[in-house]
Amino acid sequence: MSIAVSGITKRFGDFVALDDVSLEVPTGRLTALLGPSGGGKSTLLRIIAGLEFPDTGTVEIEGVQATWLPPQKRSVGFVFQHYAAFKHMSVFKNVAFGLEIRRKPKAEIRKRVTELLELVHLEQFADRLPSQLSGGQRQRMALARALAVQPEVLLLDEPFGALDAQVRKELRDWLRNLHDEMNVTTIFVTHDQEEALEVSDEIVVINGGRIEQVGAPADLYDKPANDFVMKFLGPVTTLDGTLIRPHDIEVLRTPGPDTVAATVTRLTRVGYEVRAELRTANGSEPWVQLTRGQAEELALEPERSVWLRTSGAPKTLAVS
Ligand SMILES: Nc1ncnc2c1ncn2[C@@H]1O[C@H](COP(=O)(O)OP(=O)(O)OP(=O)(O)O)[C@@H](O)[C@H]1O
Repeated sequence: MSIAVSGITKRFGDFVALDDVSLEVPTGRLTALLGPSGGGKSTLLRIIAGLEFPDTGTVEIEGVQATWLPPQKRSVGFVFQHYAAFKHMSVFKNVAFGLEIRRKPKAEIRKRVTELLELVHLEQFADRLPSQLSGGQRQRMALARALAVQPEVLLLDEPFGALDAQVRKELRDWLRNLHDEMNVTTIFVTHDQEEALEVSDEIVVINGGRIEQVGAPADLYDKPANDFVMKFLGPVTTLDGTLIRPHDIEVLRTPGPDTVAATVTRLTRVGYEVRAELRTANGSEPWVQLTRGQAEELALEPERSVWLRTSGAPKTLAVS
């Protein structure tokens, strides 16, 4: 077990940012802390990093009681969204910084920094200043710097948050590959469910200072523990009081066992997908996600009568 967080509570004044949170992160995993803004993700990460201390509870890192240790004694590396590079230092010097303050021999520093710059694909930019890099390159430099001191745990707080969608996507794939190569236990904070589903081995859903669910991406998507997790991880709609994913409703031209009669009210094409809005006899107004081919085969058009059936899919009873 790499990180064991146990019974952590953190208050800011009267506000409870974390409420009795316990979590175990196995060695070598890539774990996402996922949840809405203000839910407590960063606070938990900062407590693991040693940048913040809990009111109650403990943090163990690789079997060492770390709750009250300062960050530099925890064998953690971290990268934040707005990474503060040393502006006057070259990329090489920025990455070498942690090794230099640890007074490592010059030859060792040169070797390690060269390896790291290759790893993050910045070898040709070693002599540039951070201001001469793109945002994505700067975040890769930040990761190289965090990895330089060979941390046992890497903590990333929305590391790609400030970048545009295309670069984010590239860095996500890159982080996944890097992790597979290095196997450093990594925890990253994100509020982007697609990012968490795509990159991580395990997702911890955090909301209102509490953990809602922990599991592999597919488990969370297919077997959400509650409405909150289901809504947060993907699109949902309501069919006769049941919360369901819109791609898990089948549309049929004829009635059959367990079908519900409905009328098409509106069709919207979004790229390759067609969204059909419907109204059932009970007044329920679900929407269904179809491919263009399916919509054409069914000859869907407004006012058409169809029948709906839920395919063996995740659903929870809607609260409202
Ligand atoms: N130093 C602080 N003083 C007072 N309140 C704080 C402090 N740090 C965090 N909070 C509050 O604690 C709550 C949790 O904040 P936190 O940053 O952990 O959330 P988050 O899930 O990471 O959100 P985001 O995605 O917006 O960063 C928020 O309501 C925040 O305002």
